[in-house]
Amino acid sequence: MSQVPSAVLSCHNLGKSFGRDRRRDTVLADINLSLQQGDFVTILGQSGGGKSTLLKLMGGFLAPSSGSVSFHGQPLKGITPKIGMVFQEHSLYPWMTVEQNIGFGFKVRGELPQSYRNRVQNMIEQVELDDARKRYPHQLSGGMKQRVAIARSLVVKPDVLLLDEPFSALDVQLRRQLQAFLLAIWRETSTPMLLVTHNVEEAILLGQRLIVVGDRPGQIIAEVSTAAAEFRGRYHPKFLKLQRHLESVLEYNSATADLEYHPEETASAWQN
Ligand SMILES: Nc1ncnc2c1ncn2[C@@H]1O[C@H](COP(=O)(O)OP(=O)(O)OP(=O)(O)O)[C@@H](O)[C@H]1O
Repeated sequence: MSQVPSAVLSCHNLGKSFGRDRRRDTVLADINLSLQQGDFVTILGQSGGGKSTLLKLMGGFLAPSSGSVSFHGQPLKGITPKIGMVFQEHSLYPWMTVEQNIGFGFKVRGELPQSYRNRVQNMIEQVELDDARKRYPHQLSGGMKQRVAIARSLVVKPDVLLLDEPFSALDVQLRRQLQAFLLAIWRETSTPMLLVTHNVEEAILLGQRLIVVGDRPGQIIAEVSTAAAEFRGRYHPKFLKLQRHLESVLEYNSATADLEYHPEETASAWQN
């Protein structure tokens, strides 16, 4: 699965330890995954299990202790604007307005404002922040800030977008609105997305493919397709069944924790 030629971003036997004791300090081990054009993959794991570390490795923010990360088939050597990243807590520049924050990626590349003004304006409209374009981050709600952060990453047309618990600081209502917003953007742009979350419902709802990373060391312990229409409705029986199954997988750190779960019963739904 890792060496898919058309993969935009992939990793092969990826591992990370933060100390000298390999056994005790290994956070991630032997992770293989690949992201292709149009993919939306969600990574589900316990808090502290290594999800952010995985995303930082995939984004070139951290160097692997073992294995490798490839971007368009070449070894990833560090951060690149072609890999967009949205963090858990909005990381906007407080002294910049909404439009300045969104245009920042062009500015650091040395582009003149007149060359990117329209692209920024279009993006502001897409994320429905037209009335707030001159406002500063402290004048925005949490949901608006996260929309600015997503817009800022997308406006430079990254080849892939990595999202680290982007909605976890928001209340349920806002979280649901932004989930729908992110899905709409993904459908419109086909930008491959890799989103990590500890929220089971979010992981099923958003992705086309769901990967569970187990605890210490973090390894892939389960993988399911969530592309079928049933998984877009949070009250569908198949959705609820998968949700319960994944909750036991997380709790017991084992793919076979839920003895009542029989994937073949839902196989037809998963093959879409
Ligand atoms: N730079 C670092 N140095 C040492 N240990 C680190 C470093 N970064 C992360 N860790 C450790 O790696 C483990 C995984 O951290 P990580 O932030 O990846 O988990 P997470 O699954 O994203 O957690 P959460 O859901 O709570 O954000 C933790 O035990 C953390 O203490």
